[in-house]
Amino acid sequence: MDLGYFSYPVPVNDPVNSYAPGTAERARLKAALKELKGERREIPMIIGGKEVRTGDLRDVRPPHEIAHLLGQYHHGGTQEVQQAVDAALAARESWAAMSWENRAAIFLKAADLVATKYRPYMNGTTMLGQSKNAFQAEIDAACELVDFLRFNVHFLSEIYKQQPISGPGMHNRLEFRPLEGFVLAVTPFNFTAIGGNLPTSAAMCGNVVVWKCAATQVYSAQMFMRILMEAGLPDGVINLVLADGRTVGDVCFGNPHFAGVHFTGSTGVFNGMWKTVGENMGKYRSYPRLVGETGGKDFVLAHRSADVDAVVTGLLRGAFEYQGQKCSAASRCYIPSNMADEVREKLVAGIKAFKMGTVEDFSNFVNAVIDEKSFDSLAGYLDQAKKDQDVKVLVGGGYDKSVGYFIEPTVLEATDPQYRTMCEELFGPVLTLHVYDADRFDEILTTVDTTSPYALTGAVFSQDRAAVELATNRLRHAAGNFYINDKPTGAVVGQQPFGGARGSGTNDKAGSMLNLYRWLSARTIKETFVPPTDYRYPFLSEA
Ligand SMILES: NC(=O)c1ccc[n+]([C@@H]2O[C@H](COP(=O)([O-])OP(=O)(O)OC[C@H]3O[C@@H](n4cnc5c(N)ncnc54)[C@H](O)[C@@H]3O)[C@@H](O)[C@H]2O)c1
Ligand SMILES: N[C@@H](CCC=O)C(=O)O
Repeated sequence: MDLGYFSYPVPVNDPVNSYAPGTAERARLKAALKELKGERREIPMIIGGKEVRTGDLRDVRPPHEIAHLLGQYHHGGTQEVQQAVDAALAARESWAAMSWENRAAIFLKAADLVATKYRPYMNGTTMLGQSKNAFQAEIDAACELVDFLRFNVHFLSEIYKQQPISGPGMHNRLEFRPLEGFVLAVTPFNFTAIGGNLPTSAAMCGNVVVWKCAATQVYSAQMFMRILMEAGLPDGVINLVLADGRTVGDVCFGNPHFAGVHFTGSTGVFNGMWKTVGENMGKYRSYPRLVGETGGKDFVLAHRSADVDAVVTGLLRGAFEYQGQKCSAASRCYIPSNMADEVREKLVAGIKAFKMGTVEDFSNFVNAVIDEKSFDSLAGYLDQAKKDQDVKVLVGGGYDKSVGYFIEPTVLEATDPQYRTMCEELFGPVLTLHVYDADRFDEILTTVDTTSPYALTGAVFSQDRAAVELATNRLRHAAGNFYINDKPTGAVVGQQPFGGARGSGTNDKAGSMLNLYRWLSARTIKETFVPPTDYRYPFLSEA
């Protein structure tokens, strides 16, 4: 029953805590890390609001300290995924019927729980499970997650207000219905906030969801799932399954009630999903919504007029924060010949000053990469680079997995701008630099635009306005998030809606209204107050 039009003010971004020595937040976070390390958490799936255990236990270990066991999760199979689909469909009607005010209150409460009571635990599980330092965890598992929840409530309220005009004698309206079926959310390891956003943005719109998180993000995902339940999310609205991607795909994409997938991860996996759904067309009740934010090969392009210190800082942070495991991370850079020596020297000095190690030592800027598969792949690229003629290791190049999956922050210099590490997504702390003739800016713009199949993020550094304008125009389709004199990472919800096109995804801009439209199916209703009772046009009666 609606007894008023309720409004939601524009939220402000959740403030970032500093965790500086002596602060209360630092003490709380350290205590949470100690508590989490002292327990062995048993992690069930959550299906239909119930804890589901299979006894098929998989270890959860910090990537930077693989000898330590944080806990074990129950791995599911076809039966549990099917159970999750059934639980979602059973919850569908009552969830879609709940008023917006009450749906919104659940997500706003979850945001407050993350921002306050559970902040150290969302950060702590992210730090330990995904090897993120305190600052990187804070901007992800606390601030960005809170922002997604609060801003999406605001955006959806704005969408609900968008109504058509009505001519005389009628009332026209738009209902923003949820999709007819269930949504599958498949989430990546690298951002706890993305893990939280993909299922909740669809659920907020009145949809029911099967959520499959990455095996390497289970530890923080279960923490958020518990928070959603404490916030009052009804049973079955979001069902967390801990199963292989293929098993989840086979069950969900084969179901006639499959209504859409909200995916973030690699381009190859999303392409596979699209193909499977295509092959299944005819099976589904509606055309499924396919939303996928995928890989990147993000660039930094310096113009001859750029401020060298700004370029170097943009590279140090943009390429190496969270070990380069951001889809937005700078991984190829184009440096003009007039400043190449100075950039090399400052970049190498900056990297040599990084400290690498565990997340519990807050002075470490760099931690471990996510798992052995990623470690081995990165080590392979580094070994190859050491052998190749037209590439030089400027700094780093080492690796060691005896204690954790540590890859040294590395800068390669390639004379060939098409060298493989200038084109392929590596997803680790490896930056490749190419020096171009400072007088040939126009040519390098073409190279930047055509080198990789991706178009996610990119940055241009220049103090010359004409060069900024030229780059902005020529690189229009090379990046969905384009930065001028800033690093290409760190988009903030409500400020820089995030996503890219080409091989980087469907560009449905997470953290914006555009994304929410994908989880809604509008119904137009026209009501005529005094319907006509004679079919004849007035001129017919003249005859
Ligand atoms: N564009 C963006 O907004 C964005 C954001 C974060 C990460 N990413 C991308 O994600 C990748 C890194 O994350 P990742 O390693 O977790 O990606 P991934 O593609 O390996 O895994 C993503 C999710 O898909 C699941 N999955 C894997 N194979 C599957 C299959 N055959 N069927 C169904 N599901 C399957 C995984 O278990 C995981 O939950 C990088 O390519 C990065 O660029 C993109
Ligand atoms: N939104 C994040 C990237 C998410 C992908 O990994 C950023 O802008 O750095």
